[in-house]
Amino acid sequence: MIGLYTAEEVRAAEEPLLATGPEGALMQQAATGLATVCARLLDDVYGRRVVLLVGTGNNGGDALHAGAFLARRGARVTAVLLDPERAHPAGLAALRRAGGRVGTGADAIARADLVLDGMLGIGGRGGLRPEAAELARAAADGAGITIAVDVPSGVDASTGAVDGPAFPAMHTVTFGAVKLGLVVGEGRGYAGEVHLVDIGLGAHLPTPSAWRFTDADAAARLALPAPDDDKYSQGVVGIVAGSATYPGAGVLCTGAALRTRPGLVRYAGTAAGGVRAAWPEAIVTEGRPGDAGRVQSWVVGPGMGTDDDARSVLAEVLATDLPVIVDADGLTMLAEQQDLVRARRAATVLTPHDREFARFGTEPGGDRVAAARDLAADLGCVVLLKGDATVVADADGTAFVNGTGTPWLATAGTGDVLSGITGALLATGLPGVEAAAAAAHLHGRAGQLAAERGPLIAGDLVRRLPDAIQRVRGVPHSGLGHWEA
Ligand SMILES: NC(=O)C1=CN([C@@H]2O[C@H](COP(=O)(O)OP(=O)(O)OC[C@H]3O[C@@H](n4cnc5c(N)ncnc54)[C@H](O)[C@@H]3O)[C@@H](O)[C@H]2O)[C@@H](O)CC1
Ligand SMILES: [K+]
Repeated sequence: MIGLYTAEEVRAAEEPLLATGPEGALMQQAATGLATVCARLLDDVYGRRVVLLVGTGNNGGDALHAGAFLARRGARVTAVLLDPERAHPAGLAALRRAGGRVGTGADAIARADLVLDGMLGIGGRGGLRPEAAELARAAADGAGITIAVDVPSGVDASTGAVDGPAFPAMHTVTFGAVKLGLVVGEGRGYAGEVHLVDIGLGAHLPTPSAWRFTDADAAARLALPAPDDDKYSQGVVGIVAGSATYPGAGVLCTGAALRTRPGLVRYAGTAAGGVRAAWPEAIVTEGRPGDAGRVQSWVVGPGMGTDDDARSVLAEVLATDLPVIVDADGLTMLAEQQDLVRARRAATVLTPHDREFARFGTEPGGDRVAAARDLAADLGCVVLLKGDATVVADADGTAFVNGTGTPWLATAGTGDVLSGITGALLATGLPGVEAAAAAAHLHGRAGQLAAERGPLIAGDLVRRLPDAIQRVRGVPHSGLGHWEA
């Protein structure tokens, strides 16, 4: 798992190194790593125009030292100082010695091959002031590569919240540990590709605030069939989704559960005809959940409607002592009867998008990890808050931020697929928070595979799930695309 840290956690880890190491050593390490990434992205450094946006803190110091490095390699480096009296003295001296100069704003940015944002780092508080906002805008309008030092200025490094304008980075070179704000919420959109530079914080870092799954983490949670397994011992999922008028959600959800490979999938509900036609492998009843036969987990909600029948079916499922994942219409009803969750002892996973989340009382706001954590703690369940980077939080505060996916996933029915995957993983006996995090990871990978062939529809996710599972497990498969870890 990859640890994700707040600014405070990183600061605390830096302290012992700053106290014992030679003055400026940590910054030299950071700036060298930063300059190395810049040089790689520029390809040829000689003669290239580099503009440094320099604030008053150590973040500006990093930018100035990296600028000095690039100037020594022949780049034409101009530093734009937000407050000339307070720019990092050693960094500024190093830049001048290397032949860099101090200049002014927008014109230089328009001509730059690379703009380095050293305005605010983890010491930044609140939004960008007007002059800084103006420079960020000029960088966005320019043709040069934009690189943020440690964190894009204007982004809260700990939460990903953005208050007003922020620096639009194509790349962020971050030091010592991946900051939470680079991978979640609005911050993720400003950070671009994140590069981590090791500055030796390792042993000093605390347990991180949140985690990100790797492929190996997801694979470790996919139980493979053993020789002595039968269809019942591998997990049996029950699905309550879709309706006679709208069978689609039932079909997608059931298909996703089947393709995630539990031993058996049962369906109970009014979309029975459509589900039976699409998936002869499923065991289907028109009746109530209690008529479906034994299961080890339930998926309830997608497309089931919100009438009185639906309400009583939801209550019946939540009254069992089995793990349950609730989505869509199920969430709409649950928001009005939250005690149905609080009363449960078995795992409950709620998978709201922002509007569904808000029905439980508060908008997610800028700090999405905190929002998911708070609702999970309040209800005593797992909350999977969907988004560009989906957040999964447990009642005890354990949190995951998903790192897979593609904007193409923003299409009808993809949520039904996520529900089916989550239900299948719950049926194998995984703790709710791990089932949800692994499901989000797998769903994103299936989306990436499907998107390689162009615009995707939800059914493509179901079709590509077996490939995604094999790829996550590291099983070579010719003809599948390539993705970064
Ligand atoms: N501590 C260290 O030795 C190291 C620090 N590093 C760098 O240093 C950064 C942290 O440095 P700092 O603690 O100096 O903090 P910053 O460089 O983030 O900036 C703090 C300065 O900006 C001002 N400021 C805060 N919010 C502002 C706003 N909205 N508008 C205008 N000014 C604002 C503060 O008054 C302060 O002067 C890291 O992000 C990283 O880039 C790295 O070089 C690694 C080593
Ligand atoms: K910055």
